[in-house]
Order: sequence, then C-alpha cells, then structure tokens
Amino acid sequence: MSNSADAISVLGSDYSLPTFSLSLPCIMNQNITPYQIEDATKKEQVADMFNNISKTYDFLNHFLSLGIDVLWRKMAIKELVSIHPRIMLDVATGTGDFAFEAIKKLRPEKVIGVDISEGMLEVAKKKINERGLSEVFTVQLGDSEGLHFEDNTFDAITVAYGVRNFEHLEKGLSDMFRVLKPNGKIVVLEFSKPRVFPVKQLYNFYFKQITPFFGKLFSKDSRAYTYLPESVAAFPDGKDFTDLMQKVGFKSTKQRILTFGISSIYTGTK
Ligand SMILES: C[S@@+](CC[C@H](N)C(=O)[O-])C[C@H]1O[C@@H](n2cnc3c(N)ncnc32)[C@H](O)[C@@H]1O
Repeated sequence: MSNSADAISVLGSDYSLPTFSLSLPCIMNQNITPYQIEDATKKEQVADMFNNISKTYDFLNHFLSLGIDVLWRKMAIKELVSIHPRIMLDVATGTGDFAFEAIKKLRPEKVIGVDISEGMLEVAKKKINERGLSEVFTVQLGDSEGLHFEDNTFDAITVAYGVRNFEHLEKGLSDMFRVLKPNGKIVVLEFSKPRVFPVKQLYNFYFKQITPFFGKLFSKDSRAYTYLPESVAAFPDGKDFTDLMQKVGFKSTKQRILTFGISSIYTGTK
C-alpha cells in the first residue's frame, strides 16, 4: 500500500483523486451552519445544535448508520495500536464513544476529551461514571481552535465526526498539531463523499431523505439532520483534507476509505 497522501486504499488497491483548490472548500465548509442565523457564529450554532440533540445522539448515531459507526470507530482506533499512546486527547469528544473505544483497545494512562457542547459532555460524564472510567477519562469544555494545553503534550490525538463542524478548519488542525508531541499521531474519522455509481446515488437518497426524516422524528430538531448532509457536501474531503493537514505541518498523511467512501480515516504524524 502506498504512503503518499494522494494515493487512496480502496479494498486493497490504490488510486488517485483529482486535486481541488484548498481555499474554496474551506470557506464553503465555514458557511454551512445548522440554523442559518446571521448574528450567531457557526461555532455557537453547532454548540446549540449538539446541546439540543445530546439526549438522542447516541441512539440516532447507531440507528441511522445501521450500527456501522461502531465498526468505523474500531477501525480508526486500530491505526494507533503500533504507537502505544499513553496520554491522549479526544477532540470534539461529544458523548465519548471514540474515547471509550480508544480506552478499550489501547489501554492508555489518560484520555482527555474536549468539546464545545455542555449537553454532549453531560452525557459523556454519565457514561464515564457508569463504566467506572473516571480515573482514565476526563472531559472538559474546550474549543479545538484554542486548546488549553501546552505545546507537545499528547502522544496521540483523535477526532471522530468533529472536524466537519469546526468553524475554522485550518486553525483547528494547526492547534491540534501544536499540542501533539513530536512523532505523535493524529487520527481523524469523518464522513466523506462516495463517488461511485450506484453507492453515490443510494447514499444521497438515504442522507437527504431518510436521515432528516428519522432525525427530526427522534431528536425534535428539524435542522440538525438536514445540516448533516449539507456539512458533509461542503467538507473538503480526500486530498483536499490531507493537503490541509500537510499545510499545518502533519507528515505522512494518509486517507483510508471506508465502506465505498461514506467515511474516511485520515492519519498524520508530527
Ligand atoms: C458529530 S459529534 C461527534 C462526537 C464524537 N466524537 C463521536 O464520535 O460520536 C461532533 C462534536 O463536535 C463538537 N465540536 C464542534 N466544533 C467543535 C470545536 N470547535 N471544538 C470542540 N468540539 C467541537 C460538537 O459539539 C459535537 O459534540
């Protein structure tokens, strides 16, 4: 398998995607907001949205992904097995599922989870207590674009389904780079856009019709699950994202495509 950033592994084979300009997709990503309110920033709206849906988030995640999100998280965390991280940061930790998987698989000494949504963190705290993991896993309010940690603090950084929601993607990535130790590794799990027939068409139907219907029904937030496909469409995935990772300093960046491109794992080192 190739190590280059623009070579993508799909079921064992490698191919390249076309290159797009970096600046345009990033601006588009920033402009896609949950509630389209002019006097509230994307960050404020994202925090509000996740506060609103925090109680139903875990259920809807597993229900709408038909449980495959659990498998994607497992595959992403496996990327860190070889470096045996001791001190980890889970950015946009939400209700904590990515960190719980990391704890199970990697047995680190300490994981800190940060998130801008108090509602999501409340759910995470409850789960931490129920699982008796408060010695290992702590969560705190924190913004990826201004992390309250010293430079070179963490052996590994994880982010699952968070980067698409950042207001300033490049700033978020560069602050994560700052707090990562030299030779440390970042693993980003994020939705990407399938490009092959008929997966692309089926995925578009499911994401634009089915997901918003059930999302609204269970979460009672009519925008949250229409924002989801909009934010995925605007997110600079694939080579655009690995280019941005390299721009802020990450080395050996790779994209690993999951389930025909519906999700991707991105990795990089410092
Ligand atoms: C889709 S949830 C993912 C939660 C969790 N990582 C998971 O895998 O289930 C996205 C999370 O990103 C958080 N988030 C968005 N922007 C953020 C930022 N700038 N800094 C920290 N967290 C952020 C949201 O509050 C939300 O909890």
